Amino acid sequence: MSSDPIAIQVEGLGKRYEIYETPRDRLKQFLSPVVGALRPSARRDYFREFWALRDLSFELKRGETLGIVGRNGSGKSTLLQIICGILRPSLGEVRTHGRIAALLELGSGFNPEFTGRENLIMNASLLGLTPSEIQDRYDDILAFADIGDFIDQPVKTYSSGMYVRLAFAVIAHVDADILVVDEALAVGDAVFTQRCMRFIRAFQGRGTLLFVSHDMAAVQNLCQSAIWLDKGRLVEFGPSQSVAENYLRETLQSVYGDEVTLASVESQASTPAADPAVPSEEPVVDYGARAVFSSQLDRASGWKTGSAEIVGVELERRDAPGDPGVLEGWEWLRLRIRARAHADLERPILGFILRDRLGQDLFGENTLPFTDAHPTRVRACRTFRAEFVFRLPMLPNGQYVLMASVADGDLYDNLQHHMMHDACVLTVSSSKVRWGLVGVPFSQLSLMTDDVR
Ligand SMILES: Nc1ncnc2c1ncn2[C@@H]1O[C@H](COP(=O)(O)OP(=O)(O)OP(=O)(O)O)[C@@H](O)[C@H]1O
Repeated sequence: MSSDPIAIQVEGLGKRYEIYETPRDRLKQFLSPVVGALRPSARRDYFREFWALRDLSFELKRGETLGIVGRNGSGKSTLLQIICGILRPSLGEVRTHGRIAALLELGSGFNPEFTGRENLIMNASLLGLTPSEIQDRYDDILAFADIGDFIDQPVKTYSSGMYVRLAFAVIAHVDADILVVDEALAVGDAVFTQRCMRFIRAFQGRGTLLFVSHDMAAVQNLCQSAIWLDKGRLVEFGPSQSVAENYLRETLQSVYGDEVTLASVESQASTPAADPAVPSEEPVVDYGARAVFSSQLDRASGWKTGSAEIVGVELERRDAPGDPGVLEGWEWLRLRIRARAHADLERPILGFILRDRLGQDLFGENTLPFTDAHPTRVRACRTFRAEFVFRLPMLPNGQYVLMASVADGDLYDNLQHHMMHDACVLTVSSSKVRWGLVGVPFSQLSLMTDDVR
């Protein structure tokens, strides 16, 4: 790994394209030096200049994550391609320190006629792995990509999801110092996206990440700082929170006009309004969403020590045992996790966490509160199970995964024996939860005018 504290330095960067109205103009331009040499007065240009990037300067320290935001055509991909050395700048300079691996737009990086296996080997070697390193990591890359027999098909037959799986699997195994990810993760399914997010979060501890996204929640969640590009120029470079907010505000204003002012609300001393009505017990607005659970133990990824393993994860409605069916949010559920001990466990712990698309932990629990009061030992070759009864929160649309785990020990000193990352997938659609990570049912919503005095 490079020891330079600066990973990326961009100075006065500009990228100029020459736009020709017709192919004929391109030919005339090609011939213009000859014409100009013969008749200097006839010399002219046949193109229009277009600056995709202008006068861009910023620096990124090693280990930091930078988000890049901006509308379509603002220059984000151009910047990434220059940083990765795929495009040459017209002006200025980019200095990078360390090995760069990039997941750019679909279609770049692989030869469509070659098989996945051939592309894997070619790409890994272009990214700096020796033949023996490729051989050592080959099985891990295949397991990460998880595209089965398609690995021996030409990549031109791949779906966009399979393409990204293979491309990401390669860049995740080349010991990159700088990772560049351009929106491509959006095409992966929930389980694969989770796998990538786990890798990205682990990578953030050791490497530098450039992350282009139109998802401001993702930018705020993943990145310390961000740059906002507009028509190739830098509008703002600063903490991701404020850059994303300012970008969103500007986007809203461009849609709704300047009357949209999202000024921060100062706290105002005001007399609290009298409670206008007695809150009713029942929610007044139907926030129900459609949520479908699918178990996928056979495809779940993770790791185990061999001393204990999860053998079952089942979810059902507490009041209608047998099948979770379609869930709406806020109903009582029963989650059962079953495990088998392959060695004696002194203080077994079973637990789960529900994660969103960015791999953020939403909520979870384990059996420690129970075993603290009722110490329980499990002998080798026995199965044991935990039951968690809880109310499902209302969730925004999207896919969620449930991680189940078995460990042995106590709160401060425990050994994980099996961590199963994607035991179930929960797909939520038609949710009316708009803000935040979860919703709650409101028992009262009203709008009233104040009395005029
Ligand atoms: N080879 C090219 N010749 C001329 N113009 C180009 C070329 N490549 C890109 N551009 C222009 O440069 C500008 C920036 O493009 P770029 O792909 O970097 O934008 P972007 O911010 O990544 O957009 P998106 O969010 O849609 O991916 C666009 O106006 C695009 O049309």
